Amino acid sequence: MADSLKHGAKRVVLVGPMGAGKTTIGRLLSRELGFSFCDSDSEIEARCGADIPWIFDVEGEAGFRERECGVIRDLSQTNGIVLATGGGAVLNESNRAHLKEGAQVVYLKTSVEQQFERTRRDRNRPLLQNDEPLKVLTEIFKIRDPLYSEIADVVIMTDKKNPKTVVKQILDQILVSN
Ligand SMILES: Nc1ncnc2c1ncn2[C@@H]1O[C@H](COP(=O)(O)OP(=O)(O)O)[C@@H](O)[C@H]1O
Ligand SMILES: O=C(O)C1=C[C@@H](OP(=O)(O)O)[C@@H](O)[C@H](O)C1
Ligand SMILES: [Mg+2]
Repeated sequence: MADSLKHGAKRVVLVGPMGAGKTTIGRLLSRELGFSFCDSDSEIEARCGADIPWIFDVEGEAGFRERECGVIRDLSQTNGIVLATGGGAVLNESNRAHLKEGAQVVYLKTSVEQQFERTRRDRNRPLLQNDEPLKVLTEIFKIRDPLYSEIADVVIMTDKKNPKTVVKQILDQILVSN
């Protein structure tokens, strides 16, 4: 199936902010493509033997980012996968280069309001466990939106679209049409 991706790409990488749906859409998309699904956050947790809130607590964001770099480097060499990244993976320049290499990169673009709605009940995102998550999402978006755009081959707006629709729109754009 990898041969059917545009530009001979060997994997699909999903980038975008917290709540864009990278984990949810990535899993569904992998099934459609017959690819394995990888999520960089789950891989970090598996390697560390602890969850992300624990890693942030004990090692700080810097410790988490270091672990993230190792995982991104390794998974960017794995073929036949859909890789859902964490929202901050694009901050690091070598991560951006690794993610782009041999991949179709899909930016799941999402308004800050929609990000907020999709993340407000979840306690597993340390950066949003404060009094002003909407403000944090807004500030983060300003910094990261250009970085997502920089490496994206395809940009899909996800607001008010159900996951199935998003997956279909991604497939329409990443596959070579015969
Ligand atoms: N297109 C969508 N429509 C409705 N709900 C969605 C959509 N994408 C994701 N969600 C929901 O939003 C929440 C966050 O999604 P998730 O996949 O964890 O995002 P990310 O990995 O980008 O942070 C989950 O509860 C998920 O079910
Ligand atoms: O945006 C970020 O910096 C983060 C996003 C999270 O992943 P999701 O984007 O899948 O929520 C996770 O990697 C961590 O909490 C940090
Ligand atoms: Mg995720």
